Amino acid sequence: DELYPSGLYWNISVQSADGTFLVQPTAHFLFVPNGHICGVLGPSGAGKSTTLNALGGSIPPQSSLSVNGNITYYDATSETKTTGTINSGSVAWLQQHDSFFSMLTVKETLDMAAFLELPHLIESQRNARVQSIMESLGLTKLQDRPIGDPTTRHKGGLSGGEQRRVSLARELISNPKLFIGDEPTSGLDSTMSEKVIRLVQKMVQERDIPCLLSIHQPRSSIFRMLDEVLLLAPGGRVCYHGKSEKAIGYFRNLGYECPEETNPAEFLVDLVSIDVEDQSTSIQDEIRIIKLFEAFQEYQQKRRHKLSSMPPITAVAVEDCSTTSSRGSRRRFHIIRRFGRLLLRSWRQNARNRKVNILRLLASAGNAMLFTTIFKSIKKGVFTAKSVAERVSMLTFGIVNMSMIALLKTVDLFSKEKPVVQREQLRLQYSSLEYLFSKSIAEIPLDAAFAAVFTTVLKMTSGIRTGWRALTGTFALMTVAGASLGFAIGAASPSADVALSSSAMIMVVMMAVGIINPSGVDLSDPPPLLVRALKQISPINYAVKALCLSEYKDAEFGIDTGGKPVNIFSRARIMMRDLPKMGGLALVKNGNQVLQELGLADETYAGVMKQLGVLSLVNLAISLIGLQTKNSGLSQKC
Ligand SMILES: Nc1ncnc2c1ncn2[C@@H]1O[C@H](COP(=O)(O)OP(=O)(O)OP(=O)(O)O)[C@@H](O)[C@H]1O
Repeated sequence: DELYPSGLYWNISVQSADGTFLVQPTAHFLFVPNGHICGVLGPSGAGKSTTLNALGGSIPPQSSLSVNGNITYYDATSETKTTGTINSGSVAWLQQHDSFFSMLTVKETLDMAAFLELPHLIESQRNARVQSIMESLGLTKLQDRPIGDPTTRHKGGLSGGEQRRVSLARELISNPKLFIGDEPTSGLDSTMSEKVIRLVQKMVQERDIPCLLSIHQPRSSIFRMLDEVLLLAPGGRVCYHGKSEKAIGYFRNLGYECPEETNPAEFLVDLVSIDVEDQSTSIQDEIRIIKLFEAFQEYQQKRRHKLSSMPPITAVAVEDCSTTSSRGSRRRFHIIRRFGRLLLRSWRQNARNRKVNILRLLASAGNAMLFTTIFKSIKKGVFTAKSVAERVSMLTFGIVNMSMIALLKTVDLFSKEKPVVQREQLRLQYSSLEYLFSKSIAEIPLDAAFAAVFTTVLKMTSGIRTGWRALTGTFALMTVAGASLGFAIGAASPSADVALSSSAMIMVVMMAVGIINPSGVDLSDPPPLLVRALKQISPINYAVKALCLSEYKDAEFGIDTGGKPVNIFSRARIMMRDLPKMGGLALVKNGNQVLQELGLADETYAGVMKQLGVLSLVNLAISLIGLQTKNSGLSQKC
C-alpha cells in the first residue's frame, strides 16, 4: 500500500534509424509491481519484442535502434533506484525456444549456469542454490537425466515441459530483478502453456520481482493469470496498461463492449489490430487506434494526482548500467577454472554423443576397408607403377571422406549449441575466444582418434607407402581443418538449417578445387584466378598435396611378380606394362617425377602442413569474428 511501491517503472521510446517510432513514449511512467505478471499483448509487429528487448537491455542483432527514456527498479524498503540489464545478470530472459548442451544432465546444466552466473559465491553456496532451485521447480528427480535434443528427442531426454522448467531454473539462478519472457508459451499446447505460466507466477511471487511476458493469443484461463496487461497497437502505441481485470471495464467506458463468451485477450488484441487487406477497414482501424492511444494518454493524465505524490523518478541519480554491471568481477573470475569448465562441457557434449561417435567409428574403419577393396593395385610391400594414379585417388577420397564427416559433425553440433553460447556471452560470462579455444581442444582428441582409426585400417589393409605418423598426422590436421571450417560456417550462418545446407555447397567447391587430377597437371595452362584463389582456402587442396608429397617423395617403382622369381627381361616387360601410357603421368620413372607431373616438385610436406595449420587458424579467427559480431549486435543499452 505504499504510495510508491517497489517494482519496475519505465517510460521509453524506441526509434529506428529513419526516426520511425517502434515504441512510443507515454504521458507518464508505466509500472509493474514486484510479484506481478504483466502480459504484453498486441497484434504481430506491434512492438512487443522491441519493448521487452529495450526493457531487458538487449537490442536485437540487426539493431540500428535508439532507446530513449528511463527504466528504473524501485525498492520501497531501501528507497533505492537502480537500472539493470541482462549483462549484469539482473534480468532473467525466458526464450521462445529452449536451447541446451543436449548431452549434459539437468544438474550439470544448472551447475554450469551457477558457476558462470555466480562467480562471487563459493562452491558450497552455489550447490545450495542449485539444489534449492531444483526443489522449487520439481527438478530434483530429473537431476541426473540428460537434457536431450528437442529436434531428435534422443532416448532418455526430457520432455518439452521439463525442458521449460530447466530453462526457468537456469534463468532464475542469479536472483534477477526482472523476469522477461518473449512468447514463452509458443509451440506448447494449451495445458502445457498454462503450466508454464503458473510456474512463472509461482517463481516471480516467491522472489518478489516484476515480470513481463509477451503472449501470442492467450486463452481465457491464461489471461486470468495475468495481473496486469500492456496492450500495444502497431507502432508501439500503448492503448492500455493496468490491472487485467479492469481492462474490459476500461474499454466499455470508451464504448467498446466485449461480447459475451469472447476471450477477453482476443477482444483486446482485435481492438488494436489493423486489417491490412481491406483498405476502408484499415482506415477505420487506424482511426480507432489513434482514439484509443489518445484516450490512454488522457487516462494517465487524470491519474496523475497519484503519481505526483511521489518524488519524480528522474530527480534521483540513477546508476548507470555500464558501471553497475558485474562485468569487472566476472572478468576477474579465475580464467583457468572457467576455461576448464568450458573444456569439460565441450568434452562431455562430444564424448557422450554415442550415436554419432559409433557412426563415425564405423565410417572411419568401413571407408578405409572399402578404399582398399576399390584400389586393388595398391599392394603391400611393392610400389608398382600401375598404382601411381590409384594412390592419388585413394588419398584424395580418404581426405574428402574425413573432412566431410568432421565438417558436418561440427556444423551440426556448433549450430545447436550456438544459442546457448550467445545467451551466455550476452551476459558477459566468457569471451568468444575462450569458447572456441576450449571447444577446439575438447574436440581434437576425438577427431584425431577417428583419423587414427581410419589410417590404421588403411595402413593395415593396403600398401600405402606413407608412414603411419605422417598419415595419421595429415588426416588428424585435416579433420581439425574441416572442423574449423565448420565453426566458421556455423558462426557466420543465421540458423542451423542455413549452416548445414551452405556447408554442403562449400564442401563441393572445396573438393572441386582441392583434388589433384591423377593423370597429371598441365603446368603450361594454369587455372583461372578464381580457381587459384579458391585453392588457397581449400583445406582439401593442402591435405591432398601433403599426402602426395609423402607418398611419392623419393619412391622407386618395383614390380609385382606374385612371389615368383623372374629374369631381368621379364622384369623390364612387367615394368613397361605397368607404366601409365597416357596423360601427364605417361612413362614416369619414379616418385619424384610423379610429383613433378602433379605440379608439386617445388613443395615440401612440412611447408604444406604449415599452410593447412594456418588455414585452420584463419577459419577459427573467422568463427571468432562471426561470434563477436553477432554478440555485439545484441548490444546492451540502458
Ligand atoms: N532493427 C529494426 N529496425 C527497423 N525496424 C525494426 C527493427 N526491429 C524490429 N523492427 C520493426 O518493429 C516492429 C515491431 O517489431 P516487434 O518484433 O517488436 O513486433 P512484435 O509485436 O514482437 O511482433 P511478433 O508478435 O510478430 O513477434 C516491426 O514492424 C518490425 O519490423
